Amino acid sequence: MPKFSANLGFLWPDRPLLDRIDAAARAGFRAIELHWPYDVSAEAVRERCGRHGLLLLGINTPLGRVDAGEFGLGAVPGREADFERGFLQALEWAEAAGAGAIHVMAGVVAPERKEAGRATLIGNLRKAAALAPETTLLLEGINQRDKPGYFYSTIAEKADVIGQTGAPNVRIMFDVYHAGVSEGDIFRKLAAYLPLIGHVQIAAVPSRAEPDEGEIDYAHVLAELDRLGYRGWVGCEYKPRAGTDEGLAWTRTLNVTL
Ligand SMILES: O=C(O)C(=O)[C@H](O)CO
Ligand SMILES: [Mg+2]
Repeated sequence: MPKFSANLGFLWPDRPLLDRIDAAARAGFRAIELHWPYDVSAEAVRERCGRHGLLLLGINTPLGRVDAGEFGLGAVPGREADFERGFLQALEWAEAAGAGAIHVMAGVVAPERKEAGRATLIGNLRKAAALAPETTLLLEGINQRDKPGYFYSTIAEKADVIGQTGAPNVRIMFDVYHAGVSEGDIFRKLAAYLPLIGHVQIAAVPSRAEPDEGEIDYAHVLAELDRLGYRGWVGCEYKPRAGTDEGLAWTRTLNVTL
């Protein structure tokens, strides 16, 4: 059975971040991952994780100008300097908090700028990977229904960018929810891209709720990850239908030990 981490961007949304860390530990998780924790001190997060013996896996790069529709800057032509500033902020926070991975958000790019966006992303990633050789940089596709215009939605596009970047510390964040909404054929893609996968995330399709409903049978997905020999973490990045603690009943349904 894979190891599970609590995504505290979505779980226990009713309380402040440090209390969410306590809740994750109480629920039995051994690791957590965050989205954009920048308004909380990295040292406080490190201390709270240490208190519970929790591993902090990763965070996301800053989004940029959210009011202008930005959702990351990695592939946005003309914003390279802002991307680098944001990446360095993420790296500094991650190192101070003890996180080993940074999800480099590609961002929203107009279709006619797609080629320029690809070159921008590859250039930005080469620099970022060299600046942070000890950190895993994760690339995630986001489905077009949730984020129209996001730079990529398929696993193949990320693998292609990783190949072009040529850095050993850039890996795929295989979010089964986004892959399910965007393209399906999950088992074949897990097998094909396994050597490039640095992290997996799960949520029901199409609801993005607990992974015990909808069109993806997560008992089979988790068994397949085992069968393939995946040794990384599986992030529980779902939006609880109601209370997060009650929602963890899915672990019993699926025979999962946190
Ligand atoms: O939305 C997701 O799936 C993520 O993993 C990002 O971290 C936030 O967009
Ligand atoms: Mg995700």
